[in-house]
Amino acid sequence: MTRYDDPGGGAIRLEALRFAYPGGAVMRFDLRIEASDIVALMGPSGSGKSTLLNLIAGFEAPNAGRVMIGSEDVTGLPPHRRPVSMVFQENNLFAHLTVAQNVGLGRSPGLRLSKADQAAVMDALARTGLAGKEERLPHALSGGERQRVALARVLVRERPVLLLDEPFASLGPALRDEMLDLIAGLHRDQAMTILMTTHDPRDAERLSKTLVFLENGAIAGAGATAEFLSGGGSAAFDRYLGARKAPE
Ligand SMILES: Nc1ncnc2c1ncn2[C@@H]1O[C@H](COP(=O)(O)OP(=O)(O)OP(=O)(O)O)[C@@H](O)[C@H]1O
Repeated sequence: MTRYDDPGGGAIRLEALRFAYPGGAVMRFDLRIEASDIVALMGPSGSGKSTLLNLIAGFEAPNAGRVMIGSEDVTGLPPHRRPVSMVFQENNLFAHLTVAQNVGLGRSPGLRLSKADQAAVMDALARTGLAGKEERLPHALSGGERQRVALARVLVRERPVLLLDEPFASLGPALRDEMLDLIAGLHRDQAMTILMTTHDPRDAERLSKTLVFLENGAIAGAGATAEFLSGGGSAAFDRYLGARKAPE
């Protein structure tokens, strides 16, 4: 497999991006993200966070506008040709393949792995704390371990952009912290640009430098996470956080 090697290629630009689901309202996204930034995407349910990630990954095609990654216009490229890895809340793994095979898919869709590929798979499994579990099938793993396998596959793919769509939503608090630490460690090693959707400001506080706030299918604010969380972001963001807390 050809690895992606555009130097500093992880910057993302969404230029006048327009998208609507059939019969739905038009969403509009203009955004610039620096290479190697870690960004939390927050906003009310239905504000368009997953849609935004799917447009960057290529699972949805915009009606207008461009998606630039590094110096490349990827708008017309299918997902597998984009310099992007994506991890979902669950169902990231093939149930009939072992842990090692699921990770190996990150190198070769046909699992034709060179010695170097196999070494990279073993290394990624060790770094994600999965050594000794190579031959297990996903059903014999915990939810947290399954997410770690998905992250090990991200590691061997070596793509400059990592998209995380609520990757901790089904995990308890301890595992959540463990995953945040693991992602911070991966970022230290590979310096990929990371976009993560979350409803939990603690995730943003622990991991992200930048926070992007979505409302009604558009970007309503972007800036330093610390500033947003200390109340200096926007009144709309504060209302969103307040509304989140109210029902608890
Ligand atoms: N496949 C689809 N077909 C039609 N409408 C969709 C589809 N997926 C999402 N939508 C609608 O698009 C809007 C944005 O959805 P999206 O999933 O991007 O929001 P979100 O911010 O990720 O929400 P949540 O926090 O609940 O995951 C919502 O109104 C949703 O109902």
